[in-house]
Amino acid sequence: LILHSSPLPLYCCKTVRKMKCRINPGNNENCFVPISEIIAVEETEFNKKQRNIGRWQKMAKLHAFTVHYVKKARNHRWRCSAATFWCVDEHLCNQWTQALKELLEMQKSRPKQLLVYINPFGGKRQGKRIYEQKVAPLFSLASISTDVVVTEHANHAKDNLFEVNIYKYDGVVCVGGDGMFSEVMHGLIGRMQKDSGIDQNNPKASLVQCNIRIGIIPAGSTDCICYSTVGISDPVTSALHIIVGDCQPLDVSSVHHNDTFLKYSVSLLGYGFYGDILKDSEKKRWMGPMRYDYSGFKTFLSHHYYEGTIAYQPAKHTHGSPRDKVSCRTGCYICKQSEKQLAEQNKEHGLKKEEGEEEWKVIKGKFLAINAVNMSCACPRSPKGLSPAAHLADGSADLILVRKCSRFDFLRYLVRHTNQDDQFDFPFVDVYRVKCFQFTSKLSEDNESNVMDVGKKRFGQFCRDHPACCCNIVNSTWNCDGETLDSSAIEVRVHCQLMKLFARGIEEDCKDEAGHSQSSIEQLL
Ligand SMILES: CCCCCCCCCCCCC/C=C/[C@@H](O)[C@H](COP(=O)(O)O)NC(=O)CCCCC
Ligand SMILES: Nc1ncnc2c1ncn2[C@@H]1O[C@H](COP(=O)(O)OP(=O)(O)O)[C@@H](O)[C@H]1O
Ligand SMILES: [Ca+2]
Repeated sequence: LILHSSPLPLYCCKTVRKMKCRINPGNNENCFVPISEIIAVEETEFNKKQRNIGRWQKMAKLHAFTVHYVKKARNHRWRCSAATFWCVDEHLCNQWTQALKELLEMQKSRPKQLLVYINPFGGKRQGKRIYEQKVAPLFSLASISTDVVVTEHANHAKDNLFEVNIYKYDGVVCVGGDGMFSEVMHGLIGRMQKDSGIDQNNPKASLVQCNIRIGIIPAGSTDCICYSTVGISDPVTSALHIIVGDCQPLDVSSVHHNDTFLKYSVSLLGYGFYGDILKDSEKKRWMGPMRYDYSGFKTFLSHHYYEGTIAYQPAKHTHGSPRDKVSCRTGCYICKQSEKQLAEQNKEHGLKKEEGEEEWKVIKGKFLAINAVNMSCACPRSPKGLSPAAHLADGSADLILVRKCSRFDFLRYLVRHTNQDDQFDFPFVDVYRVKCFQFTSKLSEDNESNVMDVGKKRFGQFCRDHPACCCNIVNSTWNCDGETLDSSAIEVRVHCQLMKLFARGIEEDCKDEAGHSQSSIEQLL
């Protein structure tokens, strides 16, 4: 929709504060709104208050309609704005309303029916209020019908997704944090595999893509998945991305132990530092999001390192590197290329042969943290994330190995997550772009090979009870998108673009003077 100074006898008023268009003949100001970013068009009663402004006061009978649209503010924040147009010609007004409604109907990627799960206990326990006050009114404005489930216990959403007729929905929305998202994702991917007869316990199985998109309304403690795919953790922005029907494919890692499926992961799979933080913080859930700061500080002081072996296969199909200076952005070229290449490879060789042929690299050592990330893991605590150049949909994960170093050096490493300095530029940090990896802790290797482990287990208990001891006798736990895994020995494989989100990746934040992003204008041209 291009609102411009045309001779049309159609006028626009500022119904919402920052609206910048003024449609007066002779005025050269233009305002661009892509159809794809219109939320709704409504016939409007022209009330006295609106009529009594300026020179239109004298008009006899006015007909009006209101266009609700996405207004892009700073830092990837979206807001719903509105412009009301009026004219004396009823037929002209109806023509405009009709034409705009027809254009909206043609936006086929927009959801009409959504299944919503709300975790009332996530984050600051505001999920229900956030949904009811900020999101539901927008869905209703956009004529989206919803079935809402407020969860009553952990795994409620996941179990429910195996029972309901998911195929009647255009998407599933989760209101909560990364843990809640993980639950919904497990429900959806699990259901897809079940319905297609795929055995999730087979680590080599080609999983069936899930085309039902997931929308995340952030109401959790870290909200890293939302932040990394939208650029901000803001419920209204996320609701608007759902309404306009955005679609962002996402890589998913499957995690197995001895041919048993454990979990899927989309953000952080962390052993050592982030595993220990999570384990400690679970006991402090009553503290809300602050629990991570408390446990983070405690874990930093304990400075535990863990010994183990990592074997990985490099991701040769992708053009990117974790040390790139450019990040994954909306319409990312690297993600598109990787998708094409993987599809071709799989067609030519078949997945099993391809993986079997490639060499494995093996690294043994003592590590403070082993992190595998499928995306940057940007979040409000670390706006560039654990791996700033990681890609959302390139079929690879970045494997970050932080070797044993001094507390001071580890602090320097952590601080670089919060500023512009390169967190990989340390001799004790290595990063690899991988398509699969395996980890075995020294302790489990030893336990399997000798029976002298009784003493070690006793020491293990001592070390757990005395955080000042940094020795390597105990195992850490894996933090899998905010959930702990029972096994320390794991086998991980990245599945390129296994699922889709109602998001578009992070947009380049360039704005023209009117506050509209360059990309919207380019779409129009
Ligand atoms: C001296 C200052 C150092 C600050 C360093 C900060 C580095 C933060 C990186 C955070 C990465 C977060 C990766 C995401 C993990 C989430 O999936 C997980 C669960 O989230 P939720 O369900 O919303 O609770 N969150 C965590 O594991 C917490 C990580 C704690 C970070 C301090
Ligand atoms: N009604 C509920 N009661 C208790 N736990 C729940 C409920 N609904 C969901 N959960 C669980 O709570 C965990 C954390 O939820 P999440 O929304 O990620 O909050 P946070 O970000 O604070 O960790 C998830 O693993 C989810 O399975
Ligand atoms: Ca990736």
